[in-house]
Amino acid sequence: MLLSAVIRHSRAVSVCNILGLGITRNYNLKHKMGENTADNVKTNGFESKTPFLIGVAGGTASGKSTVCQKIMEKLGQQQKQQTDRRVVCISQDSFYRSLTPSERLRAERGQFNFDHPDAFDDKKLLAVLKDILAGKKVEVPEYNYITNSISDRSHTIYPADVVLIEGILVFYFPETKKFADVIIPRGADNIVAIDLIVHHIWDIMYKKGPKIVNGCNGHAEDEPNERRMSGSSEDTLIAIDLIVQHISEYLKRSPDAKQMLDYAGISSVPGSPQRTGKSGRPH
Ligand SMILES: Nc1ncnc2c1ncn2[C@@H]1O[C@H](COP(=O)(O)OP(=O)(O)O)[C@@H](O)[C@H]1O
Ligand SMILES: Nc1ccn([C@@H]2O[C@H](COP(=O)(O)O)[C@@H](O)[C@H]2O)c(=O)n1
Repeated sequence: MLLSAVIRHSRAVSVCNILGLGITRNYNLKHKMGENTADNVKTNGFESKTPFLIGVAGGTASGKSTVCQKIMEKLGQQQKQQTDRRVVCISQDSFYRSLTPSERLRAERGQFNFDHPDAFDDKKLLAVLKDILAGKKVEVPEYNYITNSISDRSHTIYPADVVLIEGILVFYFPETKKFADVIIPRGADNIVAIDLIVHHIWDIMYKKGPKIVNGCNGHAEDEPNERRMSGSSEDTLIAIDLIVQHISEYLKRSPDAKQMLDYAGISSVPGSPQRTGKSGRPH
């Protein structure tokens, strides 16, 4: 299959999946990992459960934080206290590692590559994601772009139903990538990030079966070294609306959902299949 056809197919698949037709990933993963969920706490008035994890990956200035911000806004989460948020957003930038003195000197001369996976503390990122998926409260480091180091402060992320994670190489690390329920690629000039996304699509289509890809405007060459994708404004809006719909459906099942959806200006959401079994996850 041509890559452009793969992307088109992925987008069709993604619509189905975003509307709640086929994801059981994290729940299965959690059980595979043999995690004990008994210590899950009640948070924000709800029993904490494995959150739905949405990754937004793409090059610098490709609109990652804009997409996340819009989703948060549309769901009325921005105005809420951190402790009350049911949708939270974290950035891979928080997981840049502190540079050594010699690396800092190189950075000052503009000779340090912050777009390389080695610039990140991937172990910390993975540990935090695992804790988030286990329904735990986590501390996300605060990164200082001036000193190129982790500051003394951190941000508390409370258990939530939906977690957005955005970053240039957020899915470079295989361990991290496998946790995501939804991946939204954002295209720009960062060929490394874009190529990773394309590879991920291939993985989805040919190795692991359909998952979710959305927000990309399929435009790609067949040659592996010339793969490109871009994310248009129109696609961004479609992706945001679909995701907001999906999250709304997810949240609608919780006690204060009506109030939140009213606040967000979403009164009805297309139906999706009822959850079955005891997983507590509708997808
Ligand atoms: N779909 C879009 N169309 C046009 N401009 C956009 C779009 N999405 C984001 N922008 C603008 O592009 C710039 C970079 O977006 P941002 O979300 O900060 O990117 P990133 O988080 O990927 O670095 C911002 O000025 C933002 O307002
Ligand atoms: N100390 C640093 C750390 C990172 N960068 C650059 O920031 C970019 C990431 O920004 P996003 O808006 O895409 O999250 C990345 O491309 C790094 O090169 C930096 O300049 N200094």
